[in-house]
Amino acid sequence: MTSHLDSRQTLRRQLRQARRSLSPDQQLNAAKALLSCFKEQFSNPQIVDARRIALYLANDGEISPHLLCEYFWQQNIQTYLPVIQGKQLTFALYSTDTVWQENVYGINEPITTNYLSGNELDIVLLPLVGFDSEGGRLGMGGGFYDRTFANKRTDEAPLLIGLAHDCQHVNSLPVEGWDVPLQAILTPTHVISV
Ligand SMILES: Nc1nc2c(c(=O)[nH]1)N(C=O)[C@@H](CNc1ccc(C(=O)N[C@@H](CCC(=O)O)C(=O)O)cc1)CN2
Ligand SMILES: Nc1ncnc2c1ncn2[C@@H]1O[C@H](COP(=O)(O)OP(=O)(O)OP(=O)(O)O)[C@@H](O)[C@H]1O
Repeated sequence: MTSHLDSRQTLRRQLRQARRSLSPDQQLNAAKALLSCFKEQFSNPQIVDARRIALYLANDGEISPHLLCEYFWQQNIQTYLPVIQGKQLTFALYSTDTVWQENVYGINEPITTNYLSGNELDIVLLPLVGFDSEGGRLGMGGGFYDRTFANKRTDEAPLLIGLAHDCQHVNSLPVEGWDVPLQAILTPTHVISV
């Protein structure tokens, strides 16, 4: 019998392989289409009023939010990046002045003394490995985003929006009790509102 854990590991491997095999051209086109999709779908007040948005530095074939980031900077919206602290995430301002250090996974994090906790953000754009239409999210397996937002109610800030390539969609994810559901998933071609 295959346990949930085994099927999550197998899925994770396949989906990471799929996103890593996208060419640099496909990645850039996906990032451009993601920005168009974002602008079309999210002109609602929750986005327009957002002052602090967390995103991430693309790694391992993840869809890149860098064009969204430029757009937010044009709108004078402050952007934040996740910083690993123990088993959770805190968030550090990302600006043109940011100074960097690598975390244990080789991903850059801003060096700062001024961290925000998850609930001080308006929107968090989450990286993911796989997603389903119910807002299920499969991540890299560290449980960092799950722990950080474990006690968040869906009607409380921040709004959790997953960013993904279309090839990361699966019919149904083997969900675990600790998985924090996403409120929307944005791809280059779709928005799924949960
Ligand atoms: N871009 C990005 N930043 C992020 C995340 C993410 O998923 N994407 N995270 C989301 O939580 C946190 C980091 N979590 C991560 C967890 C595992 C690996 C990873 O590459 N694991 C290797 C094994 C490395 C090892 O064991 O030393 C692997 O599985 O190949 C990377 C990031 C915070 N920052
Ligand atoms: N709220 C929580 N409290 C304690 N442990 C947790 C919590 N959430 C997740 N975990 C632990 O984290 C481990 C990884 O979880 P999971 O496979 O769902 O990570 P993920 O969502 O893929 O990773 P990430 O959020 O870092 O991208 C699990 O084995 C689980 O035990």
